[in-house]
Amino acid sequence: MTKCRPVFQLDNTLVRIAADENIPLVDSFFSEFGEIRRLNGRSLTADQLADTDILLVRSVTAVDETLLKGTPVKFVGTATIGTDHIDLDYLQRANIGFASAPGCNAQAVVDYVLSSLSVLIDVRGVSFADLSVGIVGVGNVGLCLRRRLEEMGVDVVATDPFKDPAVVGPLTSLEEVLKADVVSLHTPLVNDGECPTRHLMGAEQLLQMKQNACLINSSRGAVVNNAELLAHLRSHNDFEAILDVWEKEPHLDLALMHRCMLATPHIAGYSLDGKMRGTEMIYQAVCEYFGLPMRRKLGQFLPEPGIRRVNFSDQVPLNQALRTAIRAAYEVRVDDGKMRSAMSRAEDVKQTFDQLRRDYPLRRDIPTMKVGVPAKCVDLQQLLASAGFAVRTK
Ligand SMILES: NC(=O)C1=CN([C@@H]2O[C@H](COP(=O)(O)OP(=O)(O)OC[C@H]3O[C@@H](n4cnc5c(N)ncnc54)[C@H](O)[C@@H]3O)[C@@H](O)[C@H]2O)C=CC1
Ligand SMILES: O=C(O)C(=O)[C@H](O)COP(=O)(O)O
Repeated sequence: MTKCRPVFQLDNTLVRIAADENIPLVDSFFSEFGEIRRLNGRSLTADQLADTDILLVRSVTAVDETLLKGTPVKFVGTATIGTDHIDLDYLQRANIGFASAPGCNAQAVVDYVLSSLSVLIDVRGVSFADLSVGIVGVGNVGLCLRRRLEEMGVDVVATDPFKDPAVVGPLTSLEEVLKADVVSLHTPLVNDGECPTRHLMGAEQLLQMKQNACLINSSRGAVVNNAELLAHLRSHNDFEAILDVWEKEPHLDLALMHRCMLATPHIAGYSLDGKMRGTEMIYQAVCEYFGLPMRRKLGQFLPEPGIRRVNFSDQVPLNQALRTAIRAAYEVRVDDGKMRSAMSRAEDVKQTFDQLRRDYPLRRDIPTMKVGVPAKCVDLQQLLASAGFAVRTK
């Protein structure tokens, strides 16, 4: 095992960092604090942490007593929104500091849902305003999605047992939400307590949905009972599923993948902006925890977006412009196609799943994309702004 050379000393405590190799900008943010070891998060072991003070992970590392007991780790940061891979009770008991990155890639997930909905409306020959969308979980992702869709003229219903309607807008029961044309899941994965979400969607809930409804899951795979979803899809030809997350990932049920309208390898949150924001958030948390100066800012490192501007004429119909802008920002069908193609050749499904994620060409968030609209097309300006685009009049 390579030992990392501690070069930073604070109150006689050496700060040594081990980080998942898939966290971007770790060197840019953390290098002044010490040498950094980059490790494979999926196969991380306690032995590899024998000389680590700060551990930086992503969602693929189970951080618990087995991994940390007997190591000198004093702080764990996960550059993700979800925290279901972390045993928070153990960290508290062991007096180990912790930070996640709430909301870091919420915009990317919203963009994924918008792109997926734009494919669905193409397939069904309808427009956004013809759809009703039910949102389960109105946190950072669900609330941003709700606001975007409502401003785009979509009829939205939402449920969340822990939120105040005065803050997030009207809420209703899960049963009511299941009556929508599309149901999009945005809860954390919770195994126990008052409102567990493991298998929140199973055969019973799927039967409450419309025969031709569409279920979108970009939360965690196990929020949906995947076996019961596949059975439902097999017995309901008009029912559609759009899945980014899978119950046993990186293992993938290929039969389920084949029956999905869109299937992607847990990349809904994979924008450059979202991933880099995640790194910045755990950097800020480390600085606060150890009383270190915060010298780095995300703006120093974010490049200009590749597509800088898409222009529309005054001839283009509103819905077509909206769909074109969304798909120019993010085309979910490309990711779907890559996964199907890679899986058709895969010798090892798990390895292929991880490889697709590791080699993912990070996209940019919709708000980084400028759209040019004629000054007189006020409706189009409003519609594109409501979807999050940076509208410029020309
Ligand atoms: N596919 C991907 O790449 C990504 C997936 N995620 C997943 O999305 C989840 C949601 O993200 P955020 O909105 O940022 O989290 P958040 O914590 O801001 O919001 C989650 C919301 O779900 C609500 N909730 C909890 N239990 C519920 C239940 N039984 N029914 C309805 N609502 C319930 C909570 O009250 C909260 O408002 C994350 O926990 C993560 O697992 C997040 C980022 C990327
Ligand atoms: O932030 C979250 O929560 C996510 O689901 C991440 O986008 C997952 O990315 P990895 O941590 O698995 O790379």
